Amino acid sequence: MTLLDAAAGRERPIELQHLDHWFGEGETAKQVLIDINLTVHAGEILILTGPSGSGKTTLLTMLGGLRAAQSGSLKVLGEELLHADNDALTRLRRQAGFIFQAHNLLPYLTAQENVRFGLEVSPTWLGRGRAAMDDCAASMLGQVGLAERQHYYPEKLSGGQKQRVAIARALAPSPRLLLADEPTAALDKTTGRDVVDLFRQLADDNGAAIVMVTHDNKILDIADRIVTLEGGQLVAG
Ligand SMILES: Nc1ncnc2c1ncn2[C@@H]1O[C@H](COP(=O)(O)OP(=O)(O)OP(=O)(O)O)[C@@H](O)[C@H]1O
Repeated sequence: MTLLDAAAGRERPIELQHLDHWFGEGETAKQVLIDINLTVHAGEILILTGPSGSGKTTLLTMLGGLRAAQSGSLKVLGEELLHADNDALTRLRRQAGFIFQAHNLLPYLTAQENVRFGLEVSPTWLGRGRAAMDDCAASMLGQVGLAERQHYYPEKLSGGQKQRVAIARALAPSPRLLLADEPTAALDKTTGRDVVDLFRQLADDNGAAIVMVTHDNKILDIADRIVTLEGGQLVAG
C-alpha cells in the first residue's frame, strides 16, 4: 500500500524525511546527504540537478534500494527502507525501472532478449507467456527507434543505441517508479525528446513517479518539479 496524501488525495510513492547518509566510518566519515526531506507524487516527474559530487547518484541509488539507508526515513512504494531486510529491498528493485549510465546490458543476450529479461523479473508480468513478452519487447524497441536492431547483441550497438535498449528494458514493464541517471546523455536531440515523451506517457498513464538526474537543458521542460542538491542538501524545490 502506498500512502495517501490526505490533502491532495494523491499517492506518494516516494517520501523522505530527515534522510542523512555518510560514506566511511569514524573520523574519516563524510556526510554526503544532509537532512533530505522530499515527497514525489504518483504521476510526477522530478528532475534532480546540482553540481558534480553533490550527492545526486547517491540519492538515486538509495531510492531504488541499491544502497542501504542509515538514518532518517525513506519510504518508497510503501516500504520503509531504513533497516529494511534484503527481501524488502529485492521486492522494491523488481518494481522499479532503472536507467543508469553504465547500461548493464547482458552481453550474451540480444537487444530484444535484454528487454524481455526486464519483463521476466517484473512482478506485474508474472505468469505472462513468452509470446506476450516478445511482442512487448519488440514494440518497446520500436518506440525507441530500434525496431531494425532488436536482434543485435550489445557489442554491435553504439553507445546511444545501448542506452536506448536500457531505456526500453526499464520502461517495458510499466514500472510505478522510474529512476534515471542522465538518460539522454548519449542521445541526439530528437531521440532525447522521444525518450522523455515516453517518460511523460508512463507518468500520465500509469501514475509512475519518475526521478531523473540530468543536466540536459533541452529536456528540463518535461519536469513537473526541479530540485537542486548542493553539498548534500536540497536547496530548491
Ligand atoms: N562509494 C563511495 N565511497 C566514498 N565516497 C563516495 C562513494 N560514492 C560517492 N562518494 C562521494 O560522495 C559524494 C557524492 O557523490 P555522488 O556520486 O552521489 O555525486 P553526484 O552529484 O552524483 O556527482 P556527479 O554529478 O559527478 O555524478 C562525492 O563527494 C563522492 O566523492
